[in-house]
Amino acid sequence: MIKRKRFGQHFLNSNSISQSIVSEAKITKNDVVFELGTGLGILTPLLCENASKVISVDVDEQLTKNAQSKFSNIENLVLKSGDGFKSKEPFTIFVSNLPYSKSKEAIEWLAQSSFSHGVIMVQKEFAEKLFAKSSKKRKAVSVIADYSFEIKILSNVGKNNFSPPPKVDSVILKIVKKNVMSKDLIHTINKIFSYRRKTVKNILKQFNKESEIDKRVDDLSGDEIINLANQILKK
Ligand SMILES: C[S@@+](CC[C@H](N)C(=O)[O-])C[C@H]1O[C@@H](n2cnc3c(N)ncnc32)[C@H](O)[C@@H]1O
Repeated sequence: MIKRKRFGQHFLNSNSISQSIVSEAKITKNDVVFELGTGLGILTPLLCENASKVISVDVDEQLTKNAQSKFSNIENLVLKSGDGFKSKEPFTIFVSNLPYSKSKEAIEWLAQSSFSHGVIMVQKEFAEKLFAKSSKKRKAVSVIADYSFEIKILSNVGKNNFSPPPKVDSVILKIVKKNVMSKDLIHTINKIFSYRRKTVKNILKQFNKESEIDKRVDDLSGDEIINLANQILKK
């Protein structure tokens, strides 16, 4: 099979890691599971064992077709081809070995979605970014993730558990939904980070709003950044 690099196609080859991802997802008969990136389907049938329904989407049509013939006997499975981040299907649990180039997009999409919890695999460096509290390492996505989810590291996963092996190590995270964010709030937080050297006063001036706060973005807490974004958005 040709690896399509732009789709982040590094397929998990470990049955024990797959089992532990699915068991950490704590799926019950009331759950609708959304899997982003069917790939070769190492997780897909396991997700179906306890769920009411599993929706598994892959952007690569060939992979979806292969999965459709391989799993044609699984009644609670819906396989679709397309961009998973465009899906509007409701779900309660999200599970994905994310295509790493799409990790930020995934967090922003999940921040806007309403669901219970999820298990995601991300690149180790991206996970560090999500937990970054120090001003230099902290990015817009760190603030968005911190506001949206309770995040816990479940385990580290080495490169050799994938075929072909990627250049980076991975981390499995459990995310529990705290708050749903609007697209506008996410956009505004990203905008604030593009002005990270400016003071609150100067940022608000650009939006025709006043403030006496001289602190720079890097010196604000996550909550203060959310407040600033809400202030910018306020009509
Ligand atoms: C890291 S692989 C994981 C595949 C499989 N779940 C596994 O664990 O081996 C990521 C998968 O996501 C798919 N993908 C990439 N971008 C996507 C998108 N926007 N929507 C849905 N699937 C996508 C890729 O084609 C690839 O199959």
